[in-house]
Amino acid sequence: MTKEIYENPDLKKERQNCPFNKEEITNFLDGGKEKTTERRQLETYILSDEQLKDAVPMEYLSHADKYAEELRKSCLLMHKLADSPAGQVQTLRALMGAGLGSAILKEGNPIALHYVMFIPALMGQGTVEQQAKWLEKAYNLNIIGTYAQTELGHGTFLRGLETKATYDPVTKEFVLESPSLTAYKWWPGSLGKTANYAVVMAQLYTKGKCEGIHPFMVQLRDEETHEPLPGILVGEIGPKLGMNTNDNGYLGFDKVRIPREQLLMKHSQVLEDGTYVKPTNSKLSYGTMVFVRVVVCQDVTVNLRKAVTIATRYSCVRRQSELKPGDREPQVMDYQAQQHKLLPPLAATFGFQLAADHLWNLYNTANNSMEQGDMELLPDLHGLSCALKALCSSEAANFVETCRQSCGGHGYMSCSNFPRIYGQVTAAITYEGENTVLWLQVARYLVKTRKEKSGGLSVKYLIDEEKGPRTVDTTPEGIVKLYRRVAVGLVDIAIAELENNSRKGYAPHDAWNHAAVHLIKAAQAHARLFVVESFVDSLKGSRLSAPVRAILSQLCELFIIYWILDRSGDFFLCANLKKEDLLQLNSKYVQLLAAIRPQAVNIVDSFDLRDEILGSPLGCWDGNVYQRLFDEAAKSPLNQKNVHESFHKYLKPLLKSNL
Ligand SMILES: CCCCC/C=C\C/C=C\C/C=C\C/C=C\C/C=C/C(=O)SCCNC(=O)CCNC(=O)[C@H](O)C(C)(C)COP(=O)(O)OP(=O)(O)OC[C@H]1O[C@@H](n2cnc3c(N)ncnc32)[C@H](O)[C@@H]1OP(=O)(O)O
Ligand SMILES: Cc1cc2nc3c(=O)[nH]c(=O)nc-3n(C[C@H](O)[C@H](O)[C@H](O)COP(=O)(O)OP(=O)(O)OC[C@H]3O[C@@H](n4cnc5c(N)ncnc54)[C@H](O)[C@@H]3O)c2cc1C
Repeated sequence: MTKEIYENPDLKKERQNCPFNKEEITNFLDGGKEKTTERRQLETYILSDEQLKDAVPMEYLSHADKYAEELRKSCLLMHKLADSPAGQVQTLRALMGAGLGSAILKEGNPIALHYVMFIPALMGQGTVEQQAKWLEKAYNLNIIGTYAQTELGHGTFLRGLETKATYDPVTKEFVLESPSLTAYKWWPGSLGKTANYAVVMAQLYTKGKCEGIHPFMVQLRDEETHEPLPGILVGEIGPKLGMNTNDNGYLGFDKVRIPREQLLMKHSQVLEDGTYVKPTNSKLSYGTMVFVRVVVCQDVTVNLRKAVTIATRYSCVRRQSELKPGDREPQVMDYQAQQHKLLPPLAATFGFQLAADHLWNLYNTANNSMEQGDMELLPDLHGLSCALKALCSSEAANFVETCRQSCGGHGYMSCSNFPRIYGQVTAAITYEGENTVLWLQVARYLVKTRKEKSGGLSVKYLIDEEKGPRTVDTTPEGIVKLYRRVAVGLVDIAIAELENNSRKGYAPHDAWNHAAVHLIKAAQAHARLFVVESFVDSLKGSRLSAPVRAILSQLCELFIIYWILDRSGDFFLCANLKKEDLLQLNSKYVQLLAAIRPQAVNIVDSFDLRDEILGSPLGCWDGNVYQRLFDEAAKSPLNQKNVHESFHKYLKPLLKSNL
């Protein structure tokens, strides 16, 4: 006898008569049918392992127990890697990120940094010989590493890092020192308790001269006992807003000696006599950060997909208030206000992914040419990775919070999974370059390009400005032109502000600081243009069935109009937008909300996120929200007895005290 599977009647209705093939969207997002099959096989393989399931929800464990539990599962996952049905790289990517990995390692993977930064640093910064020495050990997990750059006193300003590595030509060693409290490394993930090695960024001194920050391979702990080595002061920094089992740590050095060969020497070298050999580009030692900025764009997008799926399904199950007097309470999704909260982030998930795909392609192309010694693409890669990391993380964090709010009180429960998702996405605003700082890097590139009439592909529009009539065309292609005009216009306003500040007598750095508001706005407009252009162009260039193209085009139009309405001032200022145009866009926007609304559940279904990955009673496929919320409450330790012992200890005496 087959067991009948429950499905909430409202969700069932939402899923009836879907006009497009959901599987086609799934394949589109996965990058092909075969990729979908592989992903599903991998998910079944991992998620069917009973040992990877939690006995109690993580929330009820202590800080130390959470770490131990996540480490247990993380190690088990690594054992499973060898038999994985997908390739090793694909499995690792799935396990380190916000998708499959987050279904098992809910509070953060204690060995994530090993794969996300330590191995990439070795590959990007190590010579062939150095890679031969350490990479195999790293891949085999004989050693576990992290990336230790940020210090207590400095994270952004890398030239201000204090950790010193002084070359001693007599012993052919570097001496590592933390000259002050603020020089302690502070924040590196996995550093607190897990890693026994690190790539440490330190100021390199040789022949009495500081040559700037360089990467050093440093052993931190004994490979057998895991005790810190002499001169190594290491520990964990304590609980955070999220990612609590990433064991972010601190690290100090008290005259720790390492052999010369442990300077990672792919780009610059120190010869035996202490002679320093410069790199071809001084920023090559920043390469590991560029890689992570690129993958973060993909990761926050997956997190946003999870949040939107939870909120959309819940909003179709939840009935509240009265729309028509006397009628049954409507699904909250039928309120236009709710659609305005949820459909823009739903559309954004597609825009962000398509832009992140473009960035990933640029990363690979640029990396290949840099391997051949050609640095031409580096400025464009740096500019675009900063722009997209900053835009995707900040927009996704705002959207995730909106999704949480759209679920009312239940969205505030830990078990809704919104707190965790938010904790992860908002962290990405800060790590790998604080967003404001990255916006200013982007602005620097834009101003330089505009002034010098030279720059990479992503900023070509600042050089070859479009001529022709400045009418407002509200087709998607016309809208892209509006975004372009805004980006050019805001860069020009920022330049005018800089020139104005110079005329006032400001020195260049002061002129820059006093133009920061305009510079950041220009950088954001550039990033938005890139996303909008990627969205429109990718749909034009893809082979999709007519029904799938129709729904994705509606989402695209909705999204690109949403951003205009959100920042109409910029469009009035720079793109010749008139009141009538705005009103026309406004009515188009609400028409699109209504047109997309009936397909919202079908679209999030096509993300194909398993319940374990969503991790929320509000977002499960079956929509059995209330029963699942009750089941979660039953897990609270406070519900294991009718009367808690603290009643007798504290409350009863108070009740009897006749205050
Ligand atoms: C199996 C694979 C793994 C799959 C992974 C899957 C999922 C993972 C997803 C998520 C990750 C999960 C967990 C990880 C969590 C957290 C990890 C976090 C790690 C960290 O945070 S590491 C520390 C990061 N720190 C920073 O980012 C510091 C920010 N600061 C800087 O980058 C720089 O200092 C600065 C702000 C950019 C400025 O540097 P500065 O030296 O002062 O330079 P300027 O004078 O301002 O500029 C000079 C010149 O150089 C150019 N420039 C600057 N940076 C770069 C660069 N990176 N590349 C190229 N060029 C650069 C700049 O443009 C200037 O050029 P000019 O031509 O104008 O002179
Ligand atoms: C979850 C998490 C994980 C991390 N993992 C790692 C890791 O694995 N390894 C590692 O090395 N580091 C790691 N970090 C550290 C992270 O990279 C830094 O916190 C980040 O680069 C910001 O630096 P900061 O903390 O010094 O901030 P600050 O630079 O002190 O920023 C404080 C404020 O000053 C502003 N500000 C700073 N400089 C400027 C400027 N030039 N112009 C305008 N405004 C400015 C910023 O915008 C911000 O508002 C992690 C951080 C977090 C939160």
